Amino acid sequence: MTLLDVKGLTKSFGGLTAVSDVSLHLDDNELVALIGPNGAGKTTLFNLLTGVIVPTEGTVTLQADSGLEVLNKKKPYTIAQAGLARTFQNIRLFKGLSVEDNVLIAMTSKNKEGFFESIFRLPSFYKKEDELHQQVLDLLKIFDMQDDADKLAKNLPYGAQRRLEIVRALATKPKILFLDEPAAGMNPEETADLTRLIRQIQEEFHITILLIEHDMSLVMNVAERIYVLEYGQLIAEGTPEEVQKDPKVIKAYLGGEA
Ligand SMILES: Nc1ncnc2c1ncn2[C@@H]1O[C@H](COP(=O)(O)OP(=O)(O)OP(=O)(O)O)[C@@H](O)[C@H]1O
Repeated sequence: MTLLDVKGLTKSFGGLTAVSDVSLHLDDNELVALIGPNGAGKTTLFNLLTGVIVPTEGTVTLQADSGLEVLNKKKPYTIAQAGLARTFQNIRLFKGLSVEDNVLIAMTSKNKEGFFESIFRLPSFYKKEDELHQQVLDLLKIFDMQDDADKLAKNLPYGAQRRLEIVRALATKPKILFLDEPAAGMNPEETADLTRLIRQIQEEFHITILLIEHDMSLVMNVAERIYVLEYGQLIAEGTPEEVQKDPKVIKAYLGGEA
């Protein structure tokens, strides 16, 4: 079933069309990669899908529990509420907070209720606090980070900080997880760990993942389907095997003849 349907998405910055008439779909529980040379428009497309920027044209429709929900022109907060979570190219943790608090903030970001309970410190507040604490620890445990719960985010090694970003995005219980270059800056060992982690997320959470990544071994290892962008336009779509053989893709990456 199609979960996210994107039609004719376009974004112009002045004279530059960074994303041009892109149509794509993400199905239930699939792992899709978005690749393309530097400046192809991948991050702009992510920013459009998650409401960070507003499209010049086009529609983004989510199959929500309540029916079809049009997401373009909605605010990032509303889009996150609808079930789209993301990580960024550059780590954006609350570096001065503990690992547990980073996850807790994400977990509670969807709940507006509990305001009075927390202000007046009602017994139900403490009960909820205990439950949330346990939920955070359970989530950290899945990613082998339970022993890091009290550490400050900034004191984690680089690979673990990236992992925490993913855990934090998962804490919002998304339907779709967007990962923007999760392996950027990682050493080969950290990248191998990340590859395992991405597979594990799919198995445990049964969600859809869209991944931007330059590390081709990671992409070819985990993606079921790949979209290729060049100069803002989709030039290919298919399985890793199909895309690797596609003359347009080879030309885009190597600059050779199509
Ligand atoms: N806010 C902006 N204003 C003007 N131009 C922009 C803006 N954001 C992106 N661009 C331009 O849009 C094009 C696509 O950029 P984008 O960052 O989406 O590419 P990318 O595929 O993610 O690149 P990379 O792989 O290097 O991260 C680039 O030419 C970029 O300079």
